[in-house]
Amino acid sequence: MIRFEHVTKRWADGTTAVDDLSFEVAEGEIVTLVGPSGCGKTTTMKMVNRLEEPTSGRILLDGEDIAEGDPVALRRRIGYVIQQVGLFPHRTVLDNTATVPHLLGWPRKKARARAAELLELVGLDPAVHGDRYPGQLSGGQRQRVGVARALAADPPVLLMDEPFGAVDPVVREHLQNEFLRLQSQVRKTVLFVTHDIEEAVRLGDRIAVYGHGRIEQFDAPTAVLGAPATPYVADFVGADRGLKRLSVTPIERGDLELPPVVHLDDPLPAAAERLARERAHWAVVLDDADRLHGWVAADAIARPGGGAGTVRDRARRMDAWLPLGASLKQAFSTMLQHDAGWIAVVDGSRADHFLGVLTPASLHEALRRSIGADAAGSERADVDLRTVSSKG
Ligand SMILES: Nc1ncnc2c1ncn2[C@@H]1O[C@H](COP(=O)(O)OP(=O)(O)OP(=O)(O)O)[C@@H](O)[C@H]1O
Repeated sequence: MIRFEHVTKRWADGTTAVDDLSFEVAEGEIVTLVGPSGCGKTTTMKMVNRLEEPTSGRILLDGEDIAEGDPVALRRRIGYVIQQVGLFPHRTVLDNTATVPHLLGWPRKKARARAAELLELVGLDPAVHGDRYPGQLSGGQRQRVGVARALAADPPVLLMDEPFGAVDPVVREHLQNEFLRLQSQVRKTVLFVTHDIEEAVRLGDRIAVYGHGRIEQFDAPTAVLGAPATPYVADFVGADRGLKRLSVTPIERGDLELPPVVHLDDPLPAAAERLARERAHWAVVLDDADRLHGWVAADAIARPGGGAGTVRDRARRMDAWLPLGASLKQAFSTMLQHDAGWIAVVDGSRADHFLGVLTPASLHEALRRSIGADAAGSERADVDLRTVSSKG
């Protein structure tokens, strides 16, 4: 979709920002460009929408050399999101979002309807936020408007230059998650600049790790973390790269344990017998559609007077749960956040159908799997698993 062929950019003073760059971004793929300040990431991006022109080499969009067409027509096919957002302060959020459709001459009503739809897509309520001015939004909300605006004309390509750089880490992680959810719906071809390796790893289908003006490694996140191509890359991704892999390793079915399961409407004696038979101290409680409700302790069922009634009377709600495919890092952090001895895993694509649980022991196994899967084998010493297992 986007193809760089031997692209070099030299400034008038003779310094080279980008040196003989060749790589390709496939349709619907997110490629993150990551590297230290001044290594040429932004210059690379600006050459795609022709805010800068290469000194040599060419860039193809859908097989066409972008230098041959009209830059304005080119930019209509490309959404651009930058850190400073650049919203018009005296225009409402809705009008800001509708900027490009307006420029394209859409009728006002259609442009505003599209803007409202986009705001909803990025998690803002148009009825609440649409008539506000940018100054009346939080930093995170402004970033969302920036993303909505870039998507308004439905361009196939998105260029994002440190779009979440100006917000605090918690909001940032939230925006990253939202962005991934959004991308699963809109499937744009995305070039994303960041200097944060964690962000690059979380968001990128592939990562380009920049040295000065050159790509040192262009690969999937697990490969960059597991098998850094050069000492420079190893240094850049950090000694704790084994831990960083947790954020790109999804929970899989094979990681899950299956504790005893009872249902809300089960009579208490039957549930008690079930737990006794399995010598379990607790069971997962599901509703009649096999969705997670919570859990119930064996002694809460077995206590005197427990004969009548159903599991519903004794069950407790469970907030520590994740969908299958969430990262091991999320699993670990959910377990810590809820101080939970286990977390439930559900099938997000099947109405949150319960699948099993992760315990500290099974999480430990999953961590081992994530390290064992290394292409070229990272060293086990990179991840201190004992810390995990001693807590379990
Ligand atoms: N218009 C310009 N004229 C001359 N030199 C420039 C110009 N724009 C950028 N540079 C230089 O080109 C190099 C690459 O800059 P670029 O903005 O692409 O880096 P970056 O990796 O995006 O950095 P950052 O993460 O700090 O934004 C830097 O040395 C920068 O000083």
